[in-house]
Amino acid sequence: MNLPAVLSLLLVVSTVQAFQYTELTQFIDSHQEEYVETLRDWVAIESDSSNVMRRKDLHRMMDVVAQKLRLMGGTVELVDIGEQELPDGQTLLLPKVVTAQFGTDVNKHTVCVYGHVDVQPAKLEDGWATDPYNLTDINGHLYGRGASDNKAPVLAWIHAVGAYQALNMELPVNVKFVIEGMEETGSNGLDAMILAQRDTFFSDVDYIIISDCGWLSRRPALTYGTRGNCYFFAEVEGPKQDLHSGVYGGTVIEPMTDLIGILDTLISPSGKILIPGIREAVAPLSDEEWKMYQDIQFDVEDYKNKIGVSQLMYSNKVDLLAHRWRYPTVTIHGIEGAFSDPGTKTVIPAKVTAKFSIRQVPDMDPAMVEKQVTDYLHSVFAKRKSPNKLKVTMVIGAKPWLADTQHPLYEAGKIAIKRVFDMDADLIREGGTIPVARTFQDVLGKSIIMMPIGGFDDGMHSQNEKMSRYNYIEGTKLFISYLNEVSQIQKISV
Ligand SMILES: C[C@H](N)C(=O)N[C@@H](Cc1c[nH]cn1)C(=O)O
Repeated sequence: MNLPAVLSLLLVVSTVQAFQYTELTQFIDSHQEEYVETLRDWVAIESDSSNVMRRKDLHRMMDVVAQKLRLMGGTVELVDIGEQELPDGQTLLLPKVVTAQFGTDVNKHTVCVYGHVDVQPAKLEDGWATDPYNLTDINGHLYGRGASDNKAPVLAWIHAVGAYQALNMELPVNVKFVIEGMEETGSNGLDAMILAQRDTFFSDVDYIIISDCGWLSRRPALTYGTRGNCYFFAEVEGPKQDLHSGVYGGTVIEPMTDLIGILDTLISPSGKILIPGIREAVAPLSDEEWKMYQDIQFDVEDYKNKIGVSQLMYSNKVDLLAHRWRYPTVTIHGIEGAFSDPGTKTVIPAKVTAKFSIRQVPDMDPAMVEKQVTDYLHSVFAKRKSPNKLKVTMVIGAKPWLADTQHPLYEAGKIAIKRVFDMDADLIREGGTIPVARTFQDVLGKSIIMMPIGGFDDGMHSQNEKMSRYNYIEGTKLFISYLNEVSQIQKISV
């Protein structure tokens, strides 16, 4: 039979058993405390990927994930992804990537759940009300670094698979996991690993599912786009060591003054990016998008109050959503080498390094942005006629991602959300970045859905990050339901 010429529809036999939703959700409800305890154990591991002093914890975190999946009977691998080069030239082992597989039935779809278990830095002194690494339940909110981003969602997927197993129910689809430990620093080493395993681990994967983002409001959501991120270091180096500002101030051209001067040329007070070429690359907002944003329920006053500001950059909903999701922005994150402790040290820092990033949207290209930013900063710096040295480096270059919401994965998501929450799903975009999303799309050619369970007010990356018990537990039920819905998608073979 001339198969390539024939388009045939194969009806996938979804499950041998009928979907026993009630039994599964009762199981989840009755195991709630156990799930919270596991999250507590995971949050207790300070798996901060940006702090080299915490690398041991990160390795331990990956071992814990692998062991959890092994105990459930998965086929588990800890994949070595090599080393990371640090700015001082030293190298450090990257945390291994955990891959796991549950089920190998060729008559079923295979989904691959991606998640990460590294976290952003957090210290009690940053202004946390509780110890960031001791999961604390206050009125049904589970506070702890990484609780929402992304440990509870990863666990919720694991619990979903575990519930089917515990009740001796056949999984409606084969489930694979890819869990990494470097997402927060740009997913170092992961692209290469995906490319290397394209024809092995990923060869039978039909769909990728990611739950590393949050809802827009109290309504459950499906996410169809993320911004990318270009992260830069701009270093200005002057005298050979720090100097007394009373003794030398007024005679030395200070690196910090140079640095602040050039940083101030990146973006105007009203949010206009001043780097030539950046705004020109942005795809214009279509009428269809405008209408979608207009129809989304989103309370601007609530948003303002939640983040504690008296005024926002834009006051209407459409402008706000557009600038949160699909326009670029510049953020200055910090300056290494600058005096930042309490007290009044009177020093001229000899070398300062600014950290800033530019969120990417279609049709921006990180390679182009790297050149635009580097050329621009050097030209601005040259005008200062400073004897100091400027070095600009792009350390992360992650592309934006956009999905087709007409794909059956999204229809399946809407049905699962309706079943669990009795609400219609919001279709939203995410202003943050999931660096690997575009790799899954470009390298594997797979369709991706993002199914967040994080709350709109979870405070990811901030002080007092939390995950509500409600979202954690109902989110687990959502994943159970979603696996069943995905099994109903018809397979088209050519
Ligand atoms: C959306 C996701 N939970 C997240 O927070 N991702 C990080 C990834 C990143 C980007 N640049 C460096 N890391 C983010 O958006 O900041």
